[in-house]
Amino acid sequence: MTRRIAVVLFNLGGPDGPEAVRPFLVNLFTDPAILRVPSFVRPWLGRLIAWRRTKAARENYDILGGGSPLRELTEQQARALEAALAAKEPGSEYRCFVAMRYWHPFSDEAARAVKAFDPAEVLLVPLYPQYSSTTTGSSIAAWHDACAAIGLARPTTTLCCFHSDAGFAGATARLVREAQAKARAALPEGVKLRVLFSAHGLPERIIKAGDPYQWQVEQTMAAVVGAMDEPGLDHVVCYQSRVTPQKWIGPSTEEEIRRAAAEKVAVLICPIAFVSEHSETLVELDVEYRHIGESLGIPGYFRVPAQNSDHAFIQSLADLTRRAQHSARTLCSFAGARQCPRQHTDCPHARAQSLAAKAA
Ligand SMILES: C=CC1=C(C)c2cc3[nH]c(cc4nc(cc5[nH]c(cc1n2)c(C)c5CCC(=O)O)C(CCC(=O)O)=C4C)c(C)c3C=C
Ligand SMILES: [Fe+2]
Ligand SMILES: [Fe+2]
Repeated sequence: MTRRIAVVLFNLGGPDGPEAVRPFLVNLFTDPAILRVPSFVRPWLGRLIAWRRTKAARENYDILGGGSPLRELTEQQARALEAALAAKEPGSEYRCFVAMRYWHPFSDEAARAVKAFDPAEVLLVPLYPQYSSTTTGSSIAAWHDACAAIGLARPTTTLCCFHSDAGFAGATARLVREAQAKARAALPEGVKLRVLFSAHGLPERIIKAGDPYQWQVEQTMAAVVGAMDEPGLDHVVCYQSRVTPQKWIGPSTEEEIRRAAAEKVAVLICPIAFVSEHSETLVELDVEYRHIGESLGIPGYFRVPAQNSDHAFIQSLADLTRRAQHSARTLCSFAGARQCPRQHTDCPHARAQSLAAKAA
């Protein structure tokens, strides 16, 4: 008999039309993982921040036709991953489900679909290469709440992160190399090119509270640069998409674009914390930051495409999924270590470790 395995892909979600922008932002800003204020303040403060952000966010989504392409691209990744897993393990029936955190399909919709599929086991796979309590951590919590609400209980394995996975780094390095070759061909002779590895930013306070995200982003950059194997490659890590007034981690992508323009160096921007195109690549990088760079006379502005359903990336995700399946029930960091490298507090592995310690 074939063994049914449900693979749940976590992503953030995006509004599917102009009317969805406000409620999507309310969902995001009332998440305790994002807005870290006392719970009695959060509902109204979250709504206030969402209300203030709506106009700017709508203008961004208008450029994309009113909504985010994230759902469609994530569904395509799910179908591609299903095909890759079927080819690798013909004796099992893998079905991939999408669980978005802040817009449809939400975790409860995905959990009901998983229950109807009636799998022998469930694998939770984040589409975030680096673990953050604001993204993967929040999705894991929402998933467990949804399962509890509908009575779905199956042996579950959680993949914590894949920041330095060799397959992922190799697939990304190839995309960078292809974009680099096109950029170099388009640039006048003698103009230098710098690779800006641009990750989503986070408030500094969240990192100080123990989030391993920034460290893992640096590990991703090192793994991709290592796979590119180009001694002397000019590269830097930077952070985009700041949306609150607090201090966020830096340097910002905008600062790095300004620095490159001042030094008359062209930039190739590689998004490294998202594996799909969405508003922060298609609008922030391709429209807003390009405009800043060009208005400062930058000698060239290029971007590496997100992985989306790139064949090598999907193969790496299939390998990661199967390794997670054949490992312990919680799996943290494929950087060779089985232990959470930073002991971050809400990593599923760290939680399992502390439970085991308590039991001992
Ligand atoms: C305090 C606010 C935010 C934190 C912290 C944050 C972390 C974070 N986000 C991503 C990836 C994505 N973010 C997306 C949209 C988005 N994120 C925030 C705010 C925070 N994100 C907002 C307000 C929005 C909405 C868009 C906007 O108003 O500009 C998206 C989806 C966008 C889409 O087009 O669908 C992704 C993906 C990561 C990886 C991350 C922390 C590590
Ligand atoms: Fe975000
Ligand atoms: Fe971890």
